[in-house]
Amino acid sequence: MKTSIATVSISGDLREKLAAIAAAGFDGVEIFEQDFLAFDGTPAEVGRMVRDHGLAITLFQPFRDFEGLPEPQRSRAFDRAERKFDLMQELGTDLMLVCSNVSPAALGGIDRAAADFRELGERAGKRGLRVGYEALAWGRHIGDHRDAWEIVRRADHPAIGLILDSFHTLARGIDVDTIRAIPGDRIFIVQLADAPKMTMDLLSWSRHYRNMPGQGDLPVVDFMRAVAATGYVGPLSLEIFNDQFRGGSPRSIAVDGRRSLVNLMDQVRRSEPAIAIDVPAMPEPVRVEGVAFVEFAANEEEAGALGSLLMTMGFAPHARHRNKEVVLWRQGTADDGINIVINTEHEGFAHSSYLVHGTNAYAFGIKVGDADATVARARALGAEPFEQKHGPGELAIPAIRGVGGGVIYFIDDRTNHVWDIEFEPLPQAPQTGQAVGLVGIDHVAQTMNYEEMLTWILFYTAIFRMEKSPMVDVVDPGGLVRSQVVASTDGAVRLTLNGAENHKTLAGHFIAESFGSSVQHLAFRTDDIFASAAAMAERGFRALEISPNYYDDLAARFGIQPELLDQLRTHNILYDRDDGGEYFQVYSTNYSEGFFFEIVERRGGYRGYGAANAPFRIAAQKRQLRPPGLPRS
Ligand SMILES: O=C(O)c1ccc(O)c(O)c1
Ligand SMILES: [Mg+2]
Repeated sequence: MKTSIATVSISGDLREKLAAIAAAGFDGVEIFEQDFLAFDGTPAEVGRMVRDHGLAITLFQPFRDFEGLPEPQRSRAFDRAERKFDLMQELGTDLMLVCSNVSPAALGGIDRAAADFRELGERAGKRGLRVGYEALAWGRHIGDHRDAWEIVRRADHPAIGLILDSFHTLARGIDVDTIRAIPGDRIFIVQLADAPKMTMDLLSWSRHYRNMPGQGDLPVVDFMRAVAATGYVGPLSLEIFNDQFRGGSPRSIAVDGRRSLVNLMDQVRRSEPAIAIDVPAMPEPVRVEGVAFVEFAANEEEAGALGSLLMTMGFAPHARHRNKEVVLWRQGTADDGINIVINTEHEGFAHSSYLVHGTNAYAFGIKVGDADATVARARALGAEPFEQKHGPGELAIPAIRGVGGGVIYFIDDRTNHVWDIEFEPLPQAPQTGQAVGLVGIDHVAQTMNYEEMLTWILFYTAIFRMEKSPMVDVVDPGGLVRSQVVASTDGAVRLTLNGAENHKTLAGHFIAESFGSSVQHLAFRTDDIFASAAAMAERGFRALEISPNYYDDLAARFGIQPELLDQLRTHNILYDRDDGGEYFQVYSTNYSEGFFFEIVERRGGYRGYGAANAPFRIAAQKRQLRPPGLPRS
């Protein structure tokens, strides 16, 4: 599999783009004419720079408004093409993209266009060059790959071929199986892009909102399966016009791009077993079975405060690490309980994380069938493995780096006895640590800058068998926060990703104060929210106080019985309902700079996360964070 990416897809000047593209492991680049024009070196220098990075130039593009013109524009278009051929030869590439004509002067006519391409093919062929024709979804007469293919077919010249671009085909909803009738050797290059579903004109959608395969909502896998069926074995080239990527980090966008292609072809191989697909072998997408533990890094003092808060939620210190300053807090049983680890070591990764971010949930463990296979898949997809030296008798638990440089551990049958092996039980103190009926981790919420969200959505959905849900807007008085969930279909692992657009939101404040993306809240599940809330109150739990106005509105919205409403109000419980069932939520007050806990009960098949309640929760949290009259310095 040869991978390529258009220079427009990445931010920076040409030098930065090429360095990032090469570092991410691509084989080639499409040189976008704009990037070349803005650069102050000669075409030969650009060509050398590309090759010095170990890259090939897979394509020069775009050449616009060529086919089907009347004279004298027609002759001028050929003259323009000859000058671009000169440039291509200096650059050192043999393939040019002609996109379908959008000019009002274009006359149309399949045979007229075919004749133009035959002549262009003659001229290109003499120089050893090739030309590919791409239907822009908004082309004046040609906006469908089937019509572009008919022109290429009738041009009947070896130097003229077809260029497919998943966006143009999928944005117009064209049946991808029509691609299966095209001979693979007549497809000169395949461009790939995804996009979120939106209603807007095709041109604006394409020029501003494309994203990497797997980041959007288009069936790019189906498109690529059809391409693979043609026998096409040429480069797979990302062409992503995205306003956010233009201002993003060149390195991380390039890494995302390469990951998206490897994941795409892995999916194609698994769904088209009869077709040979040239993609590195890797374990299948990993089934996640639950959150095994969440680990905090803290200093002793803050660990004490965190422990006190955990006690009010029914947790008890359960065991101490044999060699390290690490304590396991637990509620429930070894097999079925919730494990919270507090690490106050003065060296190692947790300590570094504490020094950078303050007390934070820097790591969590996911239960999987085979931890080594999980890391193998993650590595094949460009994830960074995490290793730390471990003492005698300690288990090597496979891990990778995740959001904000945090760690994701993988626990399988080989390591799930880590608590018995590395920890010694603590004497139980029954008066402090009685369970309050929390039975599991419902979700882990990670907060990040909005620009990072697509990176992590792709990360999780490529490595794991997890699906992404539609993005929802959460209104914070300080701005919008976008929230998107990745979860296994059985709900065993649910991660909510929150993207902050500024630092005036609670999420943004958290990122600023904790110096980066991190876990911002943990939601525990109960089967009886009222019993849990009452038991927690008895243990001194202070629930986040919700405005009385919220409950008046709730009564109006859902027609809730007064007795139930009273109970909700008494315990500061938020309520939501969907087609499947009901949802109850109660929040802790903020811990430190905006970290908090949530207790939830799902009744029936409720699938959401109470997004409708988020503005009221956030307003209450902000009241706590910045009491009126006491502005933070
Ligand atoms: O938006 C455009 O003009 C444009 C140009 C070249 C392409 O390959 C393409 O897909 C779109
Ligand atoms: Mg294109």
